[in-house]
Parts: sequence; C-alpha cells; structure tokens
Amino acid sequence: MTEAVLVLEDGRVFRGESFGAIGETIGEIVFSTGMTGYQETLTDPSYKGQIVAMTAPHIGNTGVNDEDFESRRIWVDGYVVRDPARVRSSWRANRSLDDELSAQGVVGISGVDTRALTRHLRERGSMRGAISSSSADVESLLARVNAAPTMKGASFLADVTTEQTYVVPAVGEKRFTVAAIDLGIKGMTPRRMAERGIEVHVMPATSTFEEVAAVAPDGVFMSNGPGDPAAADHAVALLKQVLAAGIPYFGICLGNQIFGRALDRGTYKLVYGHRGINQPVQDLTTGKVEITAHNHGFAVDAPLAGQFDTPFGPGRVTHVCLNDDVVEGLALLDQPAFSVQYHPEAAAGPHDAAYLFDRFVELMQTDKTGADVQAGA
Ligand SMILES: NC(=O)CC[C@H](N)C(=O)O
Repeated sequence: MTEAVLVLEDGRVFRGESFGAIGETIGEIVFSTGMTGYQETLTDPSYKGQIVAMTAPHIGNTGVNDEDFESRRIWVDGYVVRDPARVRSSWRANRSLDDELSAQGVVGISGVDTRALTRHLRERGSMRGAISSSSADVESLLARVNAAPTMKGASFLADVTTEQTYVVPAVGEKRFTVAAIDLGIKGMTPRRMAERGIEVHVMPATSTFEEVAAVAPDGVFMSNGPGDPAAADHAVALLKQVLAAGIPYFGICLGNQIFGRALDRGTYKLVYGHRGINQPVQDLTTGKVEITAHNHGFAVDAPLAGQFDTPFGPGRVTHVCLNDDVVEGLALLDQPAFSVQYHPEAAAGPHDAAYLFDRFVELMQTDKTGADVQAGA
C-alpha cells in the first residue's frame, strides 16, 4: 500500500492510498454523482484537464471491458474514490479498474472521504488540486497547484479531436449525411445517429466551412468537449458560417455553448457544475421532465422566458435544469438549429433524451422537403 495525498488549492488536504498509477497530477477537481458508468466517465474526452471525484462510494465493481469505452483512452487527469472494489464481478470484465488506471498512467487516490470533499467543492466551487503518491511534501505540492493554469480560458481541443475525418456508416438504408465536428466526441454519439440512417463524417475541430461543405451535409453536428467555451473561437466562427448557409444544426454540451456564442450570448463558469447521470431537465416545448446525463462546468447566459435576438433571427431557451435554472437547451425559431447542454447519447445514462436525435432527423427531413422549419416551435 502506497500513501497518497490530495491537496486542494485552498490548502485543504485529504490523505489516502494510491489508486492506479504512482505519480503526481494537477487539474481542476470536480465531482460526479453517477452511481454507475465509471468507464464512460473516465473515457469521456470532456474531462480532459480535470481530476474527477466519484460521490458513489464503491467504484470498480464491474471491472473494465473494451465495449464501454467512449473513446480510445482514459481522459481524466486524476481519479478520486472512496472505496475501490477488491473483486471485479461481471462476465464482461477482462481487467480490473486499478490495473487499467495504472496501465494508462492515470494517478488516483482511494480512501478519501468523498462526502466531505464534495461538500467542500459544493460550498467553495470547483478548484485546482493535485494528487500525489510520489511526494509527501504538501507545501511544495500546494505551490505547484497554485501555479497551475485554471480552467478559465483553457482549450484542450487539439488534444482530443480526431486528426483525420472518418466515416461511421448508416445502419441500414442511408437517409442523411451529417458532418460531425469532433470537439471530443464520445463513441455512442455517431452510433445514435447511424442507427437513424445517418452517415456520420466525424471531422477535426480545425475543419473549415469549405471542408464541411465538401461533405454536402444534410446537417452539421458539434459534439461535447473539454475546456472553456470562451476559448473555442474557431468552432464559433465555423458555426456562424453553417447557420448563415441555413444548414440544419444540432449541438450537444460544448456544441450547445458554441451555439450560444454564435447567437451572441455569453458563457460563464458555474460554481461547481453538473456531472452525473441523474440531472432533472425540463423540455419547455413539451413540459416533460427528463432525467439526463451531464458533464459541464460552464453554461450559456440567456433569458429563460421569451425570445432573444440573434444574428439569425429570434432564439429561445428550450430546456432548463430544474435543480438550479441553468440553461440546458437553445433553438432558433426561424431556422433549423438547436442544441442541448447535456448528453442525449446517454453513455452512461438514462435514455430519456434520445428523442433529440429524432428531432434532428425531423429537421433534416423537413429541410430536404423544403417545408417551413422551426426548431424552436
Ligand atoms: N461535456 C462538455 O461538452 C462540457 C463542455 C465544457 N467543457 C464545460 O465544462 O462546460
């Protein structure tokens, strides 16, 4: 057993044991309230730059399998758990979580009172922190934490995006072509589109409008992704061109924040964000409440009621988080473009929001047949 320490930028210290790789890591400490789905969390590229603490006390019970990876690797910069499973127990598992974290060089800590840590972050907000199992010198660790960059203004798109375009073929008959801008896309997202007859061209974050147009897309999609939306200027400029061309648009998470910026709305940092698979969101179009998967630390600033002006005609907020009234969805009224702040691909998570992929299909279908289109109607 190797001792490990977790140091927060405000000087709070938690002691525990090493979990995963031995070493030191610095990042923004955030907590996730997902009771299941630790594999999908670890491999979600949106977590790049963050050390994730799990509020569920027992992590690793079902080990690790390749099918539940949402991307090619683990992206969290550190992992904090209370009590790792000593025995993995699932017919699908082919290795343990501890071994997988070690193999991928992910530094973690176990034995932490994650309830106390979560209450601290909830009251004081997400902050920088470090895990170390290689040095017991808390003072120098604290100095390194306070010298590290914060999440404000951070961009990790170059780390997570695909280098080259790849195509996920439609399942069955091909009905539409979508250009999906990979800002840190999860594997389940193109699959949800493919099973609806969409051929998905997953393209680098640096793609130009000309490259997107060359795919002759029926719709453009922008994915979730890490970092501060205020730093994603290229994606905002690209989306403005897409909207000016009237191409149907669907965005999720970072893709919602980019949409907000393209509509001239600002984004801001939440105190501690939403992370987990149990967040209640109301669809203001239908009044229905859906339980949804979230992972966001920033949000779009827009009025919840009524409409607001955008360079592309009126827009409105379509979804709201019932815990704290944070904007969870946007749409244009006169143009086929909408987005949500959460994860309708639901990996891991409840499937309540899968209808949003159907809405995207309907928008593209209506656009193709030339009918009057109103995403926000
Ligand atoms: N999952 C995401 O796309 C997150 C978007 C952004 N990085 C945020 O934290 O708000």
